[in-house]
Amino acid sequence: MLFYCNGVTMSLDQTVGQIFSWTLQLTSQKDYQELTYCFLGILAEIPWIDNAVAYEIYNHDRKKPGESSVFHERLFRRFPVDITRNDQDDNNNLANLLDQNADLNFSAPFETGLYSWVIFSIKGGSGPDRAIFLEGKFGLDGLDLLNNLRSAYRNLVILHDAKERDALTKLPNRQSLEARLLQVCELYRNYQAIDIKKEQSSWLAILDIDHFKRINDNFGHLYGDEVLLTFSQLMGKCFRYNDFLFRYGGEEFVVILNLINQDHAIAAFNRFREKVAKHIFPTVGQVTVSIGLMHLDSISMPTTQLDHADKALYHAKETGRNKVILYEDMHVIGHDKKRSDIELF
Ligand SMILES: Nc1nc2c(ncn2[C@@H]2O[C@H](COP(=O)(O)OP(=O)(O)OP(=O)(O)O)[C@@H](O)[C@H]2O)c(=O)[nH]1
Repeated sequence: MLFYCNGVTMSLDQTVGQIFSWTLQLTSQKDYQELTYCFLGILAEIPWIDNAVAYEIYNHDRKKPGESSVFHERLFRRFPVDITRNDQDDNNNLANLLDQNADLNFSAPFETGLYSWVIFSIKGGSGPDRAIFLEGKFGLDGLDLLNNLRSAYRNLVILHDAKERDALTKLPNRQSLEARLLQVCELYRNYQAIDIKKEQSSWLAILDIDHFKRINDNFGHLYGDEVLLTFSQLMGKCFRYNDFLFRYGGEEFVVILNLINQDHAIAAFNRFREKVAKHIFPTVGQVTVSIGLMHLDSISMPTTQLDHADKALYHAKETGRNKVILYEDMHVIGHDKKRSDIELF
């Protein structure tokens, strides 16, 4: 039996065999990043697709400078994340084209009945919604084929989200952190354009809620969990969408702050620290956070970088909590202590 797909005649066996082989390829990928690279690679092999780009979608409430009212904005982060890229054009273009309530958006058809672009929405995982933007020439039969592929990809995204994200806060978990750290360092190695002399650098911070054990002991684990959830939401509001947030474990979180100089990085973490201290957590009341941060160089291993941020955090705890300490400053004041006697989670 023959199947006519976007001007290409294929046997039905060939089509079924091809989908089976693609699905097998998708299933064998080890994480969300690899899965999405593989999916884009498969789409690039399809003759009537000229261009395929994947996006993560973030919904943000933001205040305009000098105004008190909050407005809602939708931001599209292109895959793979490239912190040196300005996604503004993509953001404007997609915001106009995408109706997020529809699984499938497409252009007005040409006279031939073919469409020039299609956007598939991927929803339902514990991570952000995603969109796959395709340009080319699409007929209805081609869309059917793509819809089958979309379903396979969507199910796998949901499975990877469940594995790579924390169930309570939905933030990427510790497992995803190392891969992301390697990626950011790689970027600084490859892009000569970035001023690695700390003018436009990335910063790794470990954020640890102070005396969290007392919260659990005094109010119970359910309230402890609510504090963790609210804390993660405050992080989402305070940091920019091109920064990377993680739940590192227990009451510890990690932030990678991108493209920012040292003074602004310290100011951003202090702003967050103050925001937490001012927030009234239901029943629990006031909560504070200690933060240790380090400059992300492009040569150290992730374990070393985490160790340095951890030492700065330990110093913040040791010297009174509710403060931000920069690892690089500790050398100046002669504090590079081993942190062997403290359990963080
Ligand atoms: N509710 C809740 N508690 C957790 C979770 N993960 C870890 N914890 C608790 O977090 C507490 C962390 O306590 P400690 O490591 O002693 O630290 P701390 O009390 O925050 O003290 P400092 O970090 O020194 O300010 C422990 O009691 C853990 O049981 C979680 O997912 N939910």
